[in-house]
Order: sequence, then C-alpha cells, then structure tokens
Amino acid sequence: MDVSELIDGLNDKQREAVAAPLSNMLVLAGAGSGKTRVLVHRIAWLMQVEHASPYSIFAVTFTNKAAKEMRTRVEETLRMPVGGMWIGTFHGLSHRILRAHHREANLPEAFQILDTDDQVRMIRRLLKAMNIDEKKWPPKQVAWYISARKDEGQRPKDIQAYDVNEQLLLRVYTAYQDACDRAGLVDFAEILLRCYELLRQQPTLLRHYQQRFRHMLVDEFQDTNSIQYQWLRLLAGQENNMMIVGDDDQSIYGWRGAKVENIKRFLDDFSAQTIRLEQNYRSTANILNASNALIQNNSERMGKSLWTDGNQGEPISIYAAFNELDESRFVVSKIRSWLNAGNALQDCAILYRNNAQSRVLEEALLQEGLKYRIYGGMRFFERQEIKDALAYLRLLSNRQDDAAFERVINTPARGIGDKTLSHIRDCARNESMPLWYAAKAVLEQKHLAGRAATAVARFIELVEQLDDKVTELELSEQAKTTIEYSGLMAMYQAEKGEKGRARVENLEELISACGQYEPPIDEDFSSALQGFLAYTSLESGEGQADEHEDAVQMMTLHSAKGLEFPLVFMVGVEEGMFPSQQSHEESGRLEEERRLCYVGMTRAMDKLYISHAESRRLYGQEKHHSPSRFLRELPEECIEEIRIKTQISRPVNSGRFSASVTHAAFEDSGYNLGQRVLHAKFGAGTVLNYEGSGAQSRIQVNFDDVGTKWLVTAYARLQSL
Ligand SMILES: Nc1ncnc2c1ncn2[C@@H]1O[C@H](COP(=O)(O)OP(=O)(O)OP(=O)(O)O)[C@@H](O)[C@H]1O
Ligand SMILES: [Mg+2]
Repeated sequence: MDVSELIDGLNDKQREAVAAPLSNMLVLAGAGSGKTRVLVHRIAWLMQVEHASPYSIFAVTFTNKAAKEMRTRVEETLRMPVGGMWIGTFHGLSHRILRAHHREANLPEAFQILDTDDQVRMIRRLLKAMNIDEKKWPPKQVAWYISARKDEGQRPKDIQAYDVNEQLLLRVYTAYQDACDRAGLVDFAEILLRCYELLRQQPTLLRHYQQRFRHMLVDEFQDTNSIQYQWLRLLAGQENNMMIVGDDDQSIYGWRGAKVENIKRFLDDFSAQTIRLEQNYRSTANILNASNALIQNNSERMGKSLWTDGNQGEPISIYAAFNELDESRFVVSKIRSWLNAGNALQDCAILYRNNAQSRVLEEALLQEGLKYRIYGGMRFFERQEIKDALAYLRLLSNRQDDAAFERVINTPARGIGDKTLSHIRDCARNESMPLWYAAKAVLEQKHLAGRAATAVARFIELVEQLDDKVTELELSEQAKTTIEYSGLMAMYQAEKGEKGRARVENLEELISACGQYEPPIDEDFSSALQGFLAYTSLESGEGQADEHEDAVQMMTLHSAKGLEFPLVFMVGVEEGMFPSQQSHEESGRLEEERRLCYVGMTRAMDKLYISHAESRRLYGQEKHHSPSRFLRELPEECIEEIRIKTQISRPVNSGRFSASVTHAAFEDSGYNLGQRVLHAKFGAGTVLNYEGSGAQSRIQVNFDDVGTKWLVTAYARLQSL
C-alpha cells in the first residue's frame, strides 16, 4: 500500500504524531480527537515505513473489546493480518507471559484465574478459620484491600502495618496468598504483579522481551495504576520506544488505584515530547460544547481545548421522568422510532452508572421486542450454573484448584456437610496441601464418620472416573460428559420454573461455546480445555450474545470508554446516583464522577438523551432524587428539556409499565396525562406524555394492542373516550 494513504486521512497534528521519528511520545487530547486512530496509524506506519516486524510491536489497551477493535483496525489499514503482533489488555498480555513461563513464575502449568466471586469465597473461608468476625471484616472489603496492595506492587513483607486493623488485614493477606500459591491460583491483580516480578527477577527473560518489543503503544494511558506503569517501564527498558495516548479528563479509575499522575511521570521518565490534538471528529457541536462546559468545572486539568467544524446538530434532550419505569419507557420509545426510521439498533447505546440499573431497561426492551446486548455486568461465564460446570472442568484440569473443589464438592448435594468440609480444610491447612489431597488423606486416616466418608469417597471416585472418561474426548464432548456425569444437568433440570429452564439452556450454551472455541494459534496451552478455561476467565463475556445480531448496546459508563455511537442514552442522571452517594464523602471523587459524565456524553456522535427520574426503586428501595448537578452545568443553548410540565402527583399503585398514572393536565395540549383516547388505526390507549409545542408538539400514547407510540399531535386525531 501507498504510504501517503496512511497519512492522508489525518490532520496536521495527527500526521505529526503518526510520522514522528522513533522516540517516546505522549499524545494528549480530549475525547473524539482521534487518539486511537493515531495509535492505529502509527502501528501501520512503523511497519510500512520503519519496516518494523509485527513481532516487535506491543500494544496495550483496557478492554477486550477495545483490543479486538484495535487489531481489526490495524489489519484494515494495512490490508493484511498481523497475527504475531501482541495487542491486548494489561491482564491478557501479562497472563500470556505467565503462561509461557509458568515454571519461572513458580506456578503450576495448569494455574487458574480466581475471579472476584471465588476470591471472596476463599477469603470468607480463611476468616472463619482465623476466627475473625465476618461482620466486622466483610470479605469483599478484605478482597479490596488485598487487590489494592497488589496494584501498588506490595507483598505482605513490603507493608508496615502500624495499627491493629491493618495488622489484621495483613495477616489475612498473608494467609490468602499462601492458600492461592498452594493451589496454583492467581487473582486478577496477581496476574500483573506476578508477571512484573517474574520479569524483574529473570534478567534473561526480561532481555528477551525487551529486545523483541521495540515499539510499545498504550491507549487510555490516564487509567494506568502503579503496577501497570512499572510493568510498562520495565518492558520498555532503555532502548525501546513508547507512544502513549490519553486524556486526563477521562481518568475514571482513580477509585481503583489508577494514577493520572502517571502521564506527568511518563514525560519525565521517558523524556517524551507531547503532541496535542484539538479537533474533535466525533460529535456535533452541541454535544461537544456541552461536554466542554461540563468538564470546565473541574480543577487541576492539564488543559485542552476542543473544537469541531461539524454541524450544530440537535440539542441534547433532557427527560424528566417520574420514575424508573417511565424512564425506561421513554428510552424504549425513542429507540423504536430510531429503528423505524431505518437505523440499526447497534448504533444505539444505553449507558448507566451501575449494573443494577440495567434490569428495568431490559424488561422494557423485552416487552417491546427489541434485542439488546449487555457488556460487562452479569456475564455468561459468571452465572451460577456456568461457574459450577466450569469448576468441575477446572478441577479436572488441576486437582490443586481449591476454589473449584469448594464449589463442587457438595454441588449437587451429596451429603457432605460443613463439618466434613472443616475436617478437610483443617487437614489441608495443617499439612499445607490442596483440599483435594487433604480429602484423600482424611479418608485414609479414617477420620470421618461412616456416611460422610462414603460421600467423600464417592465424590473423589466421581472426579477420577470423569477424568478417565473425558481425557480423550473433544472439548465440547468433555463439557457435555462433565455436566451430565457430575449430576449438574439433572439438578438444574429438576429446578422448576423459568429460572431452571434458563439454567439448563445456559449449560447447553456452554457446551456449544466449547464447540466453537478455537485455541489461539500462537499461545501455548497443554490442552484445549486449559485454553478454554483461561479464555472464560479473561473474556469479559463479550462472546455471550450472538455477535452478528443487531442489538442495542447496554453497558456501564465505565465500560463505554473509548467507544462511540450515533445515538446515546444516559439514564439515571440524578443526585445520589450520578454523582454517586459515596462521591460526596471522599475528596476528589466528585471530580472523578464529573469526568465519568464527560466520558459518557462524549460517546455520542449525533444525538444524546439524558434522563433522570424523580423517584426510583433500586435494590428494593424507593428513593427520591433531584436532577444531577451535572445537568445544571450544561449550557442552556445546547439542551432542550422534554418534560411533563405540570406537577404530577405520584400514582399510588402504578403497576410495572402500566399506564395508570394520575390525571394531570398537560399545559396547552388539550389532553390529560392518563386520559383514555381512541386512534383510528391503533385503537384505544392511554396518554403518557407530551413534548414540544404548537405544530411541533408530539404526544405519547400507550395503545392497548400495539404498545407505546409517539405521534404528532396535530395529525393524531385522537378522540377522547
Ligand atoms: N482526521 C480525521 N478525519 C476524519 N475522521 C477522523 C479523523 N480523526 C479521527 N476521526 C474519527 O473520529 C472519531 C473519534 O476518533 P477516536 O476514536 O480515535 O478518538 P479518541 O481520541 O481515541 O477518543 P476517546 O478519547 O473517546 O478514546 C472516529 O470515528 C475516527 O474515525
Ligand atoms: Mg480512543
């Protein structure tokens, strides 16, 4: 391909970065200014012009989705596959190094990743054994402490605990680490730390990677934490070149240890030059100006200005809903119109602050028959039945996996109670051995009562027989046999109702996922099963939905980083939700919430809707919230408010998505909220909402037969009933 093609579609500043001589560089710029595009073109440039081999390129980003997209974009730009190039997430790439050198990292070949759930379970067990009150020391918080220490690169021996509380946490950290090491388990934070330590302790290995990865590139650099920074620095060594791109205004992981100061540190440590991009290509002027105005309320910014020569676009619509159901109904009706106008669902995203907010939106979408896909959240591989099945597979692949052992020893119930388990745990602790071997030892020593002994013996036999049965089988057959032979299938089939059915379907889905799994060519796994298990732990559920199906994209604001969509809904923009309650309590957190709001708004290309609800039921509680302060920070000329203008007295007994709202008059409309009306084509329905005025005004009616529709009031010819 022609080199000029590489830089033709770029502005001067972007071109300067893409075509810069080999050096260390920071590209600092606001949202939508083409940072990721520069990074992709730089990779292509390195290969085309500097004749860099794909093997010498190492590119890091934050999510699997982003990594996948980056690879596709590079391949499209170069018009060839770039298999040998390392493009991945911090965790994915460190995991890959650990796999290749597990022995040097002191890990068994079949080491497993402990996910957050397993981690909490394990800590709970340790707390019990150590006689520590779980109520005073919630396992989740202890897990948080441990991960935070690891993110700082600290092992127990590096920590000086001055007060008794920290001394206690430190003891748990030590015990937890011992247990993980014994079982060959690594948690997420461990993957990075262990890889970092491995490289630091093995100079030959480090040298090997340093000589290989001549060109390092990092996207979303503002969200790196201490250990990630150290890791990058180590790999870069003295000779390699690193291009980082980032935006301090989009740093949203401070709560998890990310350090935006790393940008300044990079400039010093790497004597790097800075290139700033200032033109935004993503959003309309209204969206961009409103986002810029919002972020200006933060202090200590590195300072950037963004402009666009794109069109003004529509104003940002702000919808005041009276509750979360009304909000969902609003969103869904807008998506329906979007679809009816000939657009694709996948060009539309719903963004929310917390995963729990998705459920009510999902229900509304389901009701309207609109397909959706959730990124993050309750992922396929995190569902209970799937984790059960995976735990059996993990135990088959590695008998030292204590977390898997704990999960399945009495699932399905086989009469192995807490007492028996405590015996086994005690033995494991005293003898420093994994639970699996401890169970065998306990049996041999005849410490268990008759019934318990038989149950444990049967379990061990079951796993061993299963192992014999499946070793020679194909992966999907392995999964199928395991799910059936273990009794999991029968157990979930016996579970009544919708939930049981869904679980059985999920297990079947797991079998087909195994069938579709292709081990990566350039990664070294001793078996397909091992590769699959690693994939399930690392892949954040992105394969779950049918990838080719057109669907609305739903995700938290955090997972939307780096992405863009023509139509965006930001829901639940209320005080106490967003900014979150906790952000009032810690300094700096409010500004981080504002950056998150900036990230959310700047995902939108053409149209942005922001909604808030007067009252909301979440986590089983009804809360009354005022609109978020962030809304007041948006300039008036960029927004339009859609609201029911009269005071609405709240319905006493409104059912889910029912239209039984109170009868309050709409200003000027001639219709009442909740009024029953008749439409010539759609039949009878209930008035839900009204927007605009005069000839532009539109009315929303929930028709009994065809569901909710927005109609132009002037043409609707509604008859009152
Ligand atoms: N010079 C250009 N000409 C036309 N379109 C461009 C140009 N540069 C970038 N774009 C487009 O603008 C959009 C935003 O680019 P990109 O995603 O690279 O921005 P970004 O700075 O990485 O944003 P974020 O901060 O959100 O990650 C993309 O659709 C991209 O293709
Ligand atoms: Mg980007």
